[in-house]
Amino acid sequence: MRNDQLYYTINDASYWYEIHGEGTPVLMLHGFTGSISTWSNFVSNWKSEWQFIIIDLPGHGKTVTSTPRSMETFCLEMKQFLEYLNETPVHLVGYSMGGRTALSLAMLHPELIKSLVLESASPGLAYKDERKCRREHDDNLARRIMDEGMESFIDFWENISLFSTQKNLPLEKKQSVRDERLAQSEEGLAQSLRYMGTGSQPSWWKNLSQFTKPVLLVTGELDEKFTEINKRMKKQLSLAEFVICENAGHAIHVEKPEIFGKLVTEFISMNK
Ligand SMILES: C=C(O[C@H]1C=C[C@H](C(=O)CCC(=O)O)[C@@H](C(=O)O)[C@@H]1O)C(=O)O
Repeated sequence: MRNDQLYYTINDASYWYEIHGEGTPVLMLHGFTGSISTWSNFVSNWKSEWQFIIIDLPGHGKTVTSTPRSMETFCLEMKQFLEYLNETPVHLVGYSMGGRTALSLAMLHPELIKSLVLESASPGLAYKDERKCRREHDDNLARRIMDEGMESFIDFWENISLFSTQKNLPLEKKQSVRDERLAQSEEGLAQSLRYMGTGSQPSWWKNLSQFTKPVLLVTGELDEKFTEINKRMKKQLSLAEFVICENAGHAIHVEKPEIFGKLVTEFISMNK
């Protein structure tokens, strides 16, 4: 049973990653304010069947980059990382920002991907003016983080409407999500928003229909915004499976971990 915890250093970046389990490799990418810890329960439940490769994205966890990472640069470095591990092709699972990143990796380097699971993700923003507006929004948010500090930002962030369904979670689970967010750095989150944010990445809307690998789209029924985005994605990804989880919000892996685990493992098992 493999259990590595290491840095992968490339250019001026040191990516912290863990590998747990044996068998077919599954690369898992967390969301904004998250880290490797996002997947702890999922990995411990399923590592007997799969080899999970989990990594801290730029600006998060223990990963350190001397200069900011664009989505394209990060994806190129992930290509080199997976080739270094000699673990290609991989099943790729991404949540929210990690889903945008997983989709970018799949669009830019499809040869690396065996299958793709996108939890509450988007392909970016289709129009130039949308992206410009979102970059300004995310730059303001980044400035707020630097001006007000982590506790103030996380107080704000965990109360945005997108996460309203998490208020019904048991206190212990809410605290665990909050602690993971608070463990991030102001500089890291600000950099993530400014360089890998929704408005900074390329739009993949026009590329989706050319993607031929198996795709599972997952959203929460109570997350209307991302469910609508994924309904549009499904029209482009005609062969994709699209599951809308009942009575769940944005973070299905937090709110419905058993359902999420079953969905993902059954999907990647069918596409081994
Ligand atoms: C609030 C919006 O955008 C953010 C929502 C989700 C993304 C994310 O990764 C959140 C993960 C979490 O906090 O649990 C994040 C991103 O993709 O970078 C977005 O900034 C929105 O309404 O679009």
